[in-house]
Amino acid sequence: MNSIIHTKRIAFVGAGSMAEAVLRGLIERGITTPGQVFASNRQNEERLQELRERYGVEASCDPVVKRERISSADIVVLCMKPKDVEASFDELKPMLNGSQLLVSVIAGLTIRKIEILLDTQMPIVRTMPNTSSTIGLGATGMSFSESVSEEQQELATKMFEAVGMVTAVPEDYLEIVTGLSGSGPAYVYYFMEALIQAGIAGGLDENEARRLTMQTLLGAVHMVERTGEEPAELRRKVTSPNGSTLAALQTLDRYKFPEAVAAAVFSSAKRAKEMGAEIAPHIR
Ligand SMILES: NC(=O)C1=CN([C@@H]2O[C@H](COP(=O)(O)OP(=O)(O)OC[C@H]3O[C@@H](n4cnc5c(N)ncnc54)[C@H](OP(=O)(O)O)[C@@H]3O)[C@@H](O)[C@H]2O)C=CC1
Ligand SMILES: O=C(O)[C@@H]1CCC=N1
Repeated sequence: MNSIIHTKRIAFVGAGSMAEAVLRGLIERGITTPGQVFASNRQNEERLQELRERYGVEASCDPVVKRERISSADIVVLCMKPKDVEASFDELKPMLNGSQLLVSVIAGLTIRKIEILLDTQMPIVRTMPNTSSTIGLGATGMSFSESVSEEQQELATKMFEAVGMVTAVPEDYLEIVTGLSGSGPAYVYYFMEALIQAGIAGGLDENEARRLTMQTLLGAVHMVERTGEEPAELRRKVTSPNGSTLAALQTLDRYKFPEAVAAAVFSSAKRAKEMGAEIAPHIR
């Protein structure tokens, strides 16, 4: 068990997919115990029951319990949607203090805005994780407010390394991280859906098409990892002169595949910035 984290009490504010991804990763990898974790939401008791049953954590939306658990937590993780930030922060403000570490996973919300909205100079770690944290294979970009100490940087890094890889970036780059790896799993699933559908359209049964698709992606990712070769070089090795792969790649180019992917990444980044700007728009 990791010595820096295992004594810390962690309170999640927001109990949706991202909170579950991180808390599940932390618990299943033995980085923290269920007893150290508290999860809360606005009102969805059924969802809290689900988290209690699945992970053995304490979970409540009772205002008195919330106040007690959040104000006594060492790490408070903000996991609500951007649209719910303002209402949630109003409730949260009196529960926070300078000895806690605040971690945000909220897309687009800047450290400066968090400081202004919560009227605090407490240490803040702004992150952009992804849902693969659920199985310990997340990719998280992270930036720190000026008041985050080296020890707290290490703590936050360890927390997210427990659920995957972490890269620290200047805050301005967190939007592009959102476009690449935050939203990225969705593009990969979309690509998988398209491959499966193409296989089915070509006559394969769904299960076969699904298994072939999964193994193809898994194999390709491991090839990049294990051979250390660039994706472009590995692509060339699949592509025989005048062969079937070349025909396929030319078709993808006709549909402007690389441009489409780049445009998707930048659209996500742009939208993340907009979502941040839409939160308390009077603050610039
Ligand atoms: N999903 C993803 O892949 C990623 C998401 N993110 C970020 O994570 C954040 C959460 O996203 P996600 O988990 O998908 O969202 P979900 O909709 O799954 O969960 C949002 C949670 O916030 C809770 N909530 C809403 N209002 C309040 C409030 N006032 N006080 C306490 N809790 C509240 C909701 O509770 P209730 O149900 O009771 O309303 C719900 O549990 C977003 O800001 C998103 O930008 C970042 C990286 C990746
Ligand atoms: O779609 C969203 O807004 C969030 C941020 C990154 C992934 N999901």
